[in-house]
Order: sequence, then C-alpha cells, then structure tokens
Amino acid sequence: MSKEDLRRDAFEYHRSPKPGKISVHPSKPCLTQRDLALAYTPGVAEPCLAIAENPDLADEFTSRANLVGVITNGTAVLGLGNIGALAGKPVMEGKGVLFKRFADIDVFDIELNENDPMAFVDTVARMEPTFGGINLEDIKAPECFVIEEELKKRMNIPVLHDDQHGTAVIMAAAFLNALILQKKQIEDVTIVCLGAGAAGFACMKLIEQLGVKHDNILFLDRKGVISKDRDEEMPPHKAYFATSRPERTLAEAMKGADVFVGLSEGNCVTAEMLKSMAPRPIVFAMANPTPEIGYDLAMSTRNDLIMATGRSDHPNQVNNVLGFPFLFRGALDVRATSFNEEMKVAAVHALARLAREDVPQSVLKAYGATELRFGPTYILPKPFDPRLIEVVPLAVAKAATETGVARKPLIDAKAYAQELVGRIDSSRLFMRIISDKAKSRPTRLVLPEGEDETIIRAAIEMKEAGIAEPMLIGRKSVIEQICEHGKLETGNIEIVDPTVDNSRFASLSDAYYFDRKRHGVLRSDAATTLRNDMNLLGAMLVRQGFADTMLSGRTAHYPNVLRPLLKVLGHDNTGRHHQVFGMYIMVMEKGVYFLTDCTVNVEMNAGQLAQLAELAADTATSLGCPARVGMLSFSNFGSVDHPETRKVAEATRLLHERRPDLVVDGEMQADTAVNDVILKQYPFSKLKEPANVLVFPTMQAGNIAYKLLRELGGGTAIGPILLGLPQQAHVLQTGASVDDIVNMAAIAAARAADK
Ligand SMILES: NC(=O)C1=CN([C@@H]2O[C@H](COP(=O)(O)OP(=O)(O)OC[C@H]3O[C@@H](n4cnc5c(N)ncnc54)[C@H](OP(=O)(O)O)[C@@H]3O)[C@@H](O)[C@H]2O)C=CC1
Ligand SMILES: CC(=O)C(=O)O
Ligand SMILES: [Mg+2]
Repeated sequence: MSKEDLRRDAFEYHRSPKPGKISVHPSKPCLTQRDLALAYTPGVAEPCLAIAENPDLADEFTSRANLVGVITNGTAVLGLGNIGALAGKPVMEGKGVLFKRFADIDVFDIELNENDPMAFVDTVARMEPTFGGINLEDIKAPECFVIEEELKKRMNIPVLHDDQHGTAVIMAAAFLNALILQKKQIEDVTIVCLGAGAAGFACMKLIEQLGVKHDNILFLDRKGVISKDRDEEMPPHKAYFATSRPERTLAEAMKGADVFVGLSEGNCVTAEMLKSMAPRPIVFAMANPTPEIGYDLAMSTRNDLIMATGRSDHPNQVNNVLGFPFLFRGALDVRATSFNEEMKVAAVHALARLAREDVPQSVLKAYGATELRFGPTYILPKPFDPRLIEVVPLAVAKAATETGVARKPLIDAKAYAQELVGRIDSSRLFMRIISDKAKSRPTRLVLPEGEDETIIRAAIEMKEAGIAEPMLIGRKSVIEQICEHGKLETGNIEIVDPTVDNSRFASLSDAYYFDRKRHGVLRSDAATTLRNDMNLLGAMLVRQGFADTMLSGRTAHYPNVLRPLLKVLGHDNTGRHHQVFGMYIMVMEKGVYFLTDCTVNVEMNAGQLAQLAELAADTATSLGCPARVGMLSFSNFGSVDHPETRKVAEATRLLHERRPDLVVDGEMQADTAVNDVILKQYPFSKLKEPANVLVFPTMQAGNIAYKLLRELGGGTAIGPILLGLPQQAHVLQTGASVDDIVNMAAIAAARAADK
C-alpha cells in the first residue's frame, strides 16, 4: 500500500462511521422504570454502602476489576516523538481496542497535559479507585522510570509501562527463538541496542536477566555508543549500560555484532552496517511506524539473517500488542497487586514456546497463509492466534500466585484456562469442552473424501489434537501426491484404499450384499458398488464396527451423501427404519442453542416432533448443556387455534406423557422460549428458564432461523448433526473448512464416546 493510500484509509477508518475507535456500552439493560431504579437511585445506593464497608466488593459490584487506564502524556508517541497528549489519543484509543479485542479488557484512555513527572504521578495515583490496573504508554525516558517506580510504590494495583515491559517481554521471546534458529548461545552473543530510552533499556535489562552478558551489550543514543568516558552527567539507565569498549559510532558498533535491536527512529541503519554484522545475525528493527532499516532492504542485503520489525505488514512482528493484553488479563484475574519479574519471564517463555508449536488452521485462515511453521519468518505467534489468550495469561497468573502478589490466587488452572478461552470467543469455549469429552475415548472416524486436501488437513489436525483416530478413504497414491504437493505429513493415519482387495474389504462387500440383496444388489455387483461409492464404503465401515463414526459431504451435494448414508445406517437388522433428523448447534454471545429440524424432514407430525425433541434434548444434555426444550410455533399455549399450533401442542402433550423427566413445554413463540421476562408470564410452564433446545414445527422454519442467526445474529453454526441413527454419522456442509470439519469431528467423537 502506498503512503498516500495508507494515509487516506487511516483517516477514513478513524473518522467513519463515527469519530474515534472506542465508545462506552452499558452492560446491563436500562429499558424499564425498574431498571432505572436499580441502575441509578435509589437502588445504586446499596452497592455504594456495601463498598464503603468492604472495598473488596467493588470487584463484585463495579467494572473496576476489568478496567485498565491507558495513560500517557504524549512525550514519546510511537517513534513520532513528543507530539503531546492530545495528538497521542489515537494511539491510546488503539491500545483500548487491542485490550478489548485480544483480552476482553475494558479501557479508559487518559491523556494528561502534564510533563512534570511527580505531578503526573500524583494525578494517576489519585485514580486508583477507578481502575483495576494502569498501563502507562508512550512516556519518554528518563521520566518514565521515575513515574513507573513511584506509581508502583503508591498504588496497590498492577502498574506497567508498556513501552518498557510489554515490549521487553515480546522482544525477549523473539530473541530466545531467534537464537535457537541461528544456533547461537545467549551467553556468547554481542548486542547493539540503538535507542537508549524506555523500550531499549527494559529490553536490554530483561535479556541480561535471561543470560546475555552485561559487557556484550552496546547501548546507543543519538550521540552514539554510550561510553563510560562521556563527559556529561548521564541518567542512571544510560550509566547502567555505559561501556569501556572502544566503539563510538553505530557503524563501529555494528561490525561483527550478532544482534541488532532498534528502538529509536526510522531509517537510521544502512545496508553497509548490516553487511558488517557477524554471520547469521538477528535484526529487530522495532521503531514504529518506520523501522530502523526497512524489511525489504534488509532481506535483500543478506540472506542469513532473521529479520523482525514492529509492523504487521511483514513477517515477524515484534510488537507489544502480543504482550500488554495478556499480561494484564493474567494480572487482573488473580487481582495481582503488582507486576513482578517472574510474571514477565513466565510470559516470555509462554510466548516463545507457543511459537514453536504447530499452528492451527484457524490462524492460517486469518492470515491467508498455507503454512506457518517455527522458522526464520515465524519466530513469534501471530496476534490473531486464539491460543494466546489461553496460554499467556495463565502463565502470568500462575507466576503471580507463586510469588505471592495475587490477592485472589489461582486455584484451578484447568478451569481458568477454559474461562480464558471463552473470554473472546464463546464458540471456542463450547468446542473446547466438547473436544475434552472427545479425547476421553479414542474414536475411529472415517472420512470418505480422503482425496480432498482440506479433509486431509482436518484429519491431521484432529489426530494431532487427539480428538479422533481418522481413517481416510481414497487411493493411497493420490493421497500421497496431495500430501507431497501440500507438504503435509499424515504420519500413521490409516488410509482405506478402495482399489486394494483385503479380507476387510471382502467382509464389507459380503455384508453389503446380505443387507441389500432384497434391494436389487447382486452378489457380483456388491464389491464394485462399494468401490465406486466412497460414502457407501464409509457407512459400511461404521455399520460393521470398523469405525465408530463418519463425516462426509464437503465435496458433495447434501442429499447425495445423506442418501447412501441412510441406505446403510438408516435401518436395523430387521429392516425397521430409523427416523432421522438434522440439528444445528448455534453458539451465540448469549449462549449455546440447539436448533432442529433444520435439514432433513420438510414436514413432521406430532409424533415425529415429540421424537425429535427427545433426541435433541438427550444430545444437548450429553454435550454438557442440560436441555430445556421449547416447542416452537406462532402461538403461546393455545393463544391461536390452528391445525399447525395444535400439532405442536399435541407433540408437547406426548412428551409430557412419555418423558416426564424432560424440561419441555409449548407450544410457544420463539421470543417466549428464549426471553426470561416473557416466559415469566406463563408461571405454569414447565420451562422456568429460557429454552436452549428449540424444536421448530417444520424444517422450513428451522432452516430459516439458523441461517438468520448466523448471518444477522453473529452466531457460529456447528452442524448439521444427524439425530436418530444408532451409529454416529454426519453430513458436512459443502465447502466446509478445516475448522468446521474438526469441530464436527469433535461433536461426532463426543457423541460416540457416550455409546
Ligand atoms: N515494536 C514495539 O513493540 C515498540 C516499539 N517502540 C519504538 O521504540 C522507539 C523508542 O520508544 P521509547 O523507548 O518509548 O522512546 P524514548 O523517547 O523513551 O526513547 C527513545 C530513544 O531513542 C533514541 N533515539 C531516537 N532517535 C535516534 C536516532 N536517530 N539514533 C539513535 N538514537 C535515537 C533516543 O536517544 P536520546 O536519548 O539521545 O534522545 C532515546 O534514547 C519508538 O520508535 C517506538 O515506536 C517502543 C515500544 C514498543
Ligand atoms: C508499539 C508501541 O507501543 C510503540 O511503538 O510505542
Ligand atoms: Mg508505545
């Protein structure tokens, strides 16, 4: 993007549809007179008095515990210098967006016209009642050191100067990984740090703590290398790294150096300087928005370097966005009274470790990448990696607890990890619970579309995650070719090659013949039919117990998969047909809902609706969501007399008779089913809380509802899940992504684990 385009787009982004990037949204309803009386006077007096008596109750009755103040005086805004508090506001609002987006933390950005450090401290310290934590931002050195130290002493909440410690944590994680890749030892490497300010000092202090030798660091400011013989009084942070070595200029310092860390200004490093560095150098040009040396120039100058910048438009973004949201999340959750070294070091190792792990498909998709693997262009996790929220705050919270600064120590790490996952994406939390269940018992899952690359990728991911033991149906040679081309490793995933004769195939074709002989299948044709229809073959593997479940349909039209599947699995040995239904799980901000029948039966009678409700309720409950069933119609408990409403009322009656254990009622309108307040108008209803299983009177209604929720309601749809088959088998949506398939595998495996 050209500079002009960037400028135009950035103005537009900040201006429209309304000025700025953040706004305040109430988290409670304020619609009725009653709401008003609770939100404001007289009701509000009650929490006020309670907090006056016990200040800890502020965490319970106010948003303080999840509220961070992002505070600046605008003296070192990015690498733009002292542009003042007001001009720094877009950056502070931006930090607010990132806090919310990545860690669900609310932010008030505060820009203070105050350059006197102690006056700044007095102002911020007085705000302790407002905030759960303080993120100091873009305050220049050396004032930032005094400000942070004083505030840490005076405040009993975590205070972090992001440009120092947020940056240092990320830089250190990237540095540890780059050392591994460049095969250099931490105690041997020589470092040039250009920029002797807030960020530079904190980065050097942290890597020194991790093992870099003090004397191996050259620290530079605008005047060059900070040496002991400078004839001026130096601030303590510069004096700390002052050297007795002879180098004086940046060019001299760079000669033979292993590592360059830039935290200064754009474009102050030349290609010549880069060329003079040691073999296999590490270059972190982190000035924002323009790095000390451009990415392209650096990469074209040498091919043995690991290069990173602070920007998001090149590989290896070393930027504190990976740090502050997660550091604060962990600290706030255990009500830490401060940030200590152990918490920062725990975050460093958590980040570095995560970058060395395999990258899930969801991250590849977010970045439009086919591969991200630990290596020279991937030394840190990507900011949109959903695993960050799970891994980094947990490490920070553990360290806070172990070092005694947690007012609310971490007790159950597993439960906390789950809570973290649900913070920014409720569908991930739901899927995490389902995956845990799936992992509790090995499930053999057959994938008839084994010659499809997405299916192969999903198989690899579900195997690696321990969700299921996949079996790919397809010609071995074709699957191997796809893997070679896509650089995929299937490891020991079983391939069922339909062209190969073996005893299992013979027994399947025998069984198929005996099952279908009265449906026109000749003995001589059975093997050929199975060989030519992978879905039939997959279903037979399930029927004969060679697999526990099957997923197919990514590359086919829904009915073309459903038909063979029902042909094989849709009846028992006596020939009696199973009634099959289709259900979608909708993960919404408000919770998880089970919607049915969305995909199989166009029309249903009362008996079928009752059967469907039972199956859906049992499935929801087995997936960890105790069922509350709403039988939906356009009438509330007889308010409209019509054959359609009577059908739903009759289904409800049958259910009450057959399954008194089920929490189910109807017929009712959709809003009655899901709205607590409306539901209370029907105190006789067996449904006392809003329904989470929604049974629609026709497929038309169910199908429309789930699609509207997905498109307009922002819900994540998981499914369709087939109900009613004695064995688990499900049809994928056409074009399903790796994540969709892995999610469905987890559901299928979790259901199979119940059998
Ligand atoms: N990627 C990331 O995550 C982050 C990047 N940064 C970037 O780091 C830079 C510094 O930020 P911060 O430490 O907060 O600011 P400070 O104002 O605290 O420090 C700036 C330091 O850079 C030095 N400096 C500036 N220009 C030059 C130059 N041309 N040559 C040599 N030294 C120079 C200054 O020297 P002197 O002391 O002589 O004035 C000073 O020591 C900014 O560009 C900022 O965007 C900061 C935080 C995070
Ligand atoms: C990223 C950041 O905080 C800075 O450049 O100042
Ligand atoms: Mg900053």
